Amino acid sequence: MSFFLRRVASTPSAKATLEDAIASSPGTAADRNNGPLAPSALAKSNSSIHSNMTTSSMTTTATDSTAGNSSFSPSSSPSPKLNGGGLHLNIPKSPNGSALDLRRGAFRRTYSSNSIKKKTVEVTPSSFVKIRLLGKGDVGKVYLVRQKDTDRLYAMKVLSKKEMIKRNKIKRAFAEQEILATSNHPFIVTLYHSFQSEDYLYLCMEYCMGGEFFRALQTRPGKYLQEEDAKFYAAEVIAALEYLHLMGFIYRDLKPENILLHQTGHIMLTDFDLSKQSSPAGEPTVVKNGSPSMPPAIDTKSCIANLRTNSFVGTEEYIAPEVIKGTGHTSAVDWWTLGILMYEMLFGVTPFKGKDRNATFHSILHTDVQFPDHPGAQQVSSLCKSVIRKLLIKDDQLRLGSKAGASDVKSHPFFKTTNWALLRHLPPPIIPQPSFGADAINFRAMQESVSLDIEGEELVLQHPGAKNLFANFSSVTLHHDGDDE
Ligand SMILES: Nc1ncnc2c1ncn2[C@@H]1O[C@H](COP(=O)(O)OP(=O)(O)OP(=O)(O)O)[C@@H](O)[C@H]1O
Repeated sequence: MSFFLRRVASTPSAKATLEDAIASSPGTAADRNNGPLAPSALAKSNSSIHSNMTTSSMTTTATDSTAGNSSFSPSSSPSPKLNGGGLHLNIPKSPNGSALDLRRGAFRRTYSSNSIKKKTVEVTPSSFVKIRLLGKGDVGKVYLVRQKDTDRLYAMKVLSKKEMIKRNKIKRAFAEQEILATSNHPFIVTLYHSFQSEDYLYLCMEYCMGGEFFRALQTRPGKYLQEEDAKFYAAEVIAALEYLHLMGFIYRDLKPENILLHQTGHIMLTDFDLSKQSSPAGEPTVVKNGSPSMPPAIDTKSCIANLRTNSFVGTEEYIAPEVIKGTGHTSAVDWWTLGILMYEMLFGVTPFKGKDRNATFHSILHTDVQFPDHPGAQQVSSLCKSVIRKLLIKDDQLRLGSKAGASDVKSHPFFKTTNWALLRHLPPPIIPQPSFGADAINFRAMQESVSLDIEGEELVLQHPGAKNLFANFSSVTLHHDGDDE
């Protein structure tokens, strides 16, 4: 049994799960997490996760078992360029070298369902050189790496099999691989290779040079965004959620820490290990809009209509009421978390945060959202308050998005001015300055620099047949149309 509620720390380096919170004494958890889990919540947390472990027949085990000790070596002078899929060394410069040129290069890819080609994996750990640590999760680490033969930069997530076994997180890794390998969307991080060695699983992803949106938010004056800027990011998140729902996935872990900034400034959702797949995904249907001037929209709710799950997952301040109650939850949890995210983007705090976890949960269940009115607090429009209130309706059957999914949310008057079709071509409010890896912004300060030291001990396979647990992990290389242009 394990607990699936994760906590998020406001301090740079701390990011862990509630398992850690429970194991450690109250008070060690940072800002968003105080005190022990409510007994009712603990009871709920015992419900298990049932991620689908859909796998590919193309399974290969990489031969390098040292997981980076020798395969990844330090590189002191990356000189990147942008081109197609990975962040490439030697930037093709335009006459004025403008950011717009970088944006164009980054969106040459084709985002259609048949534009991904899955092949037997073409790389091993020794194909990459490690540049630096980008982030840490509880079962692995994410490194900035350079592929030796192409000089392209990638973000490499390295997951320890031993930790996954210990923390019962194998299904989550499979779920994440499955979602990343199937997704092809401009606002969802791209997977290029997945493979394994004796001790580790590797996910080689597009490197998001802008780092965490959470960090970018922290650097804004007052730690919040203007309404129009928040609307921009909300719209991109809605587009990504719409796509995930269409594919039959509920994301379940939306929060600023899981939104990365692409070098163009557009968002990229990452970290899909809490996502849940409907099996099989339902067929999307068409909803007619009230206004004859509006084109018909897709009902994404129908794609996941049959998916109701009881797992107690999420992040404390973002968790939806129905998850706390354990009455089963649907894709409506993603619309709840969008409401919390919009509030946090606008006011720099989440709406239901209490003095400890029980108080937060109590507030999530029973308190109506309040908007700050103290002097100096950002004032937002009534349409903005309206959309947040509707996303934060406690009853998931009445919540905005519960009828036809994303199209309900997109047709709220707050988004009337949003040009949905052109989102990825609009200039984002924050454009990361090209820093090309070595000094990338918005990443937590990492002490560790060069050695890929995934806490050294050898994998202890106490679990009978433990080696076979990972046999079905898909080792593939994914080619996307337009990547190599
Ligand atoms: N594609 C990427 N580009 C740049 N940085 C990334 C990328 N993917 C992850 N990171 C960095 O690594 C951190 C950890 O990544 P992620 O949350 O996916 O790991 P995890 O092991 O799943 O963590 P968790 O325990 O939260 O599930 C991120 O917060 C981010 O800072």
